[in-house]
Amino acid sequence: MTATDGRARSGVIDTPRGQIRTPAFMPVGTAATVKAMMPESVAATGADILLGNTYHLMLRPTAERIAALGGLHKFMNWSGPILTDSGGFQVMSLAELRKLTEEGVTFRSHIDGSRHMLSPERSMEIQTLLGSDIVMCFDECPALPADRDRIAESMRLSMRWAERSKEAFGDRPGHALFGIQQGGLDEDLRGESAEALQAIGFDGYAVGGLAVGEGQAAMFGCLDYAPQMLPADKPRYLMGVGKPDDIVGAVARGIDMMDCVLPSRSGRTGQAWTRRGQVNIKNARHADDPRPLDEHCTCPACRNYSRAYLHHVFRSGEIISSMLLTWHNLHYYQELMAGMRAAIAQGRFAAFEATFHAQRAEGDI
Ligand SMILES: CNc1nc2cc3c(=O)[nH]c(N)nc3c(CCc3ccccc3)c2[nH]1
Ligand SMILES: [Zn+2]
Repeated sequence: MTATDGRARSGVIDTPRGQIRTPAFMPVGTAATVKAMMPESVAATGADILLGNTYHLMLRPTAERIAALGGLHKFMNWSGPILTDSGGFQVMSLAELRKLTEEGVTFRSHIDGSRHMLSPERSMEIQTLLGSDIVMCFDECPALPADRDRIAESMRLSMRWAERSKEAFGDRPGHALFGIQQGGLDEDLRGESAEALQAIGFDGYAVGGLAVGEGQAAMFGCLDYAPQMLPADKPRYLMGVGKPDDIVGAVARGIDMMDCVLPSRSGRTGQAWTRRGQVNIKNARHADDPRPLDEHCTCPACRNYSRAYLHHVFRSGEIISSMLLTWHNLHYYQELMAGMRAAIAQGRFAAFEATFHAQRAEGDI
């Protein structure tokens, strides 16, 4: 940890495959690719680490095949750190015919209907086969809204699975295992989960169970207490977050790492994120606009193309449209992280946050 400013922290996570500057945003490379981006382009946006997905990769092309080909880094040509999720969250949101027991979860693939099983042990085996640098515990993320008993039962199952994950992970120098705090929006259950995870002991701790439809106010309410229940000297990862203003608010509340499909997914739907707010490039008002998306942005889309061009290639469904808008959005997200890292290091995070909000207009700019 290099600096703190209020509850915000800046620092560096050292891994055998390179350093991760925090606060960090981690682009999601679900099926061994950040969609519409070459790995060298992702690196050019400033990303230090990528995310992969156990659920998708176990179904296709399978973890065994990736291992036989030299592991995920070689397979997707990304030499930096990779974090993989444990698969439980994606099973609950994507798979069919799911059956949850103490042992784990059986399900049918959303791709071809084939039958599969995930458990803490199998999830650790898959993430080890992939060669990921940061492994996530196998957990259950309950859908909200849910009553307190359901949230409590689910959290306690996840804590038993965290124990089994740690056991199965074993002792792997140079590789990290992160525990995942659950407990919904209940402060007592979040505290029970944090204590259980610390008793087991992990290299980092995630705040799970959020960004599942609770809304920003409820999420921030939980982040007002949940991160500081976790060890201050280990990385804190908020899973699945989020829009730029979610990210700034999460960093202000002590979060070090975040991931979200938003910048890449919204890039493909014509949604550009800028310091002044969102540009909906499919809107006809951009058809004759010679200006760049964001005149201050140094990404290839903003340096070399007009809104009129981006509007045209989006409307005509050209592949370059996804490439340029995804690149811009990932670049903007990394600029936002770099701005926060500098602000924290210089003790001016509150001013950064105020300027961030003052610059943003509502609606399409
Ligand atoms: C969008 N909102 C969102 N909330 C989440 C909660 C959890 C949670 O409680 N447990 C786990 N294990 N994952 C979660 C994820 C997936 C994050 C991810 C996706 C892709 C690659 C790598 C990582 C979430 N995503
Ligand atoms: Zn740009």
